[in-house]
Amino acid sequence: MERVIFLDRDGTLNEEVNYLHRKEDLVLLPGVAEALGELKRAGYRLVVVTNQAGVARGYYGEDEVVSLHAYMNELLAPQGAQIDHFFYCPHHPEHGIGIYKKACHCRKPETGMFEMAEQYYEIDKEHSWMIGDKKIDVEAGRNYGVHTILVGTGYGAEERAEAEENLHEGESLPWDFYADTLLEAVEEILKSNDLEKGTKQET
Ligand SMILES: O=P(O)(O)OC[C@@H](O)[C@H]1O[C@H](OP(=O)(O)O)[C@@H](O)[C@@H](O)[C@@H]1O
Ligand SMILES: [Mg+2]
Ligand SMILES: [Zn+2]
Repeated sequence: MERVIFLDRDGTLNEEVNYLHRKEDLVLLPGVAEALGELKRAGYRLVVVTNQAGVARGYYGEDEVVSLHAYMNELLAPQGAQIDHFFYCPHHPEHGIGIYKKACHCRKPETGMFEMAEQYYEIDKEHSWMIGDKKIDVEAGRNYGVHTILVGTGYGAEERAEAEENLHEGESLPWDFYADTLLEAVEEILKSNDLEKGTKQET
């Protein structure tokens, strides 16, 4: 079975610039290549799951999404940090043009993109994670059944504050961990991995 790290894209791996589609606007966040390289060396598969409603909205085409992903992997290659698979949802339930306007099963917080990864991997959900900068990202991870981390980059800090403000007594936040950056999130994952290995050795 494979341990998979599902990753949101905009605001988690790269700067959130509102409907990113041009290579020249792609800026990896600090520490991202290092963090992804550490995960790969620890044996995780890296799978991006990104809502790209910019396609539905007519801002850019699917071909531009695909070439941007190839370019992202070119940037990550020198650190051995390439993404294994990219999945994107080009739809929007209300703002789409033509075939893209639909209530689909792939737009997060739905789980369609996670299920697409099952074509490639037998996923060990107990040891897999979803990391993202929005509540819908961690909700999608929970809906699918993996551990979740909200990062404070992109929309993350705002989303955290909003969720905390709206939290009612007896409720818990919709993520398992909060980390300021992807690098800190990865340290949390590797720590829980090591802890588990230690526990197994002792028993
Ligand atoms: O990788 P992500 O974070 O899933 O990608 C989000 C962006 O595509 C886009 O998302 C939101 O747009 P829609 O509501 O899906 O139309 C906005 O937050 C935009 O600012 C983001 O760029
Ligand atoms: Mg995002
Ligand atoms: Zn979709």
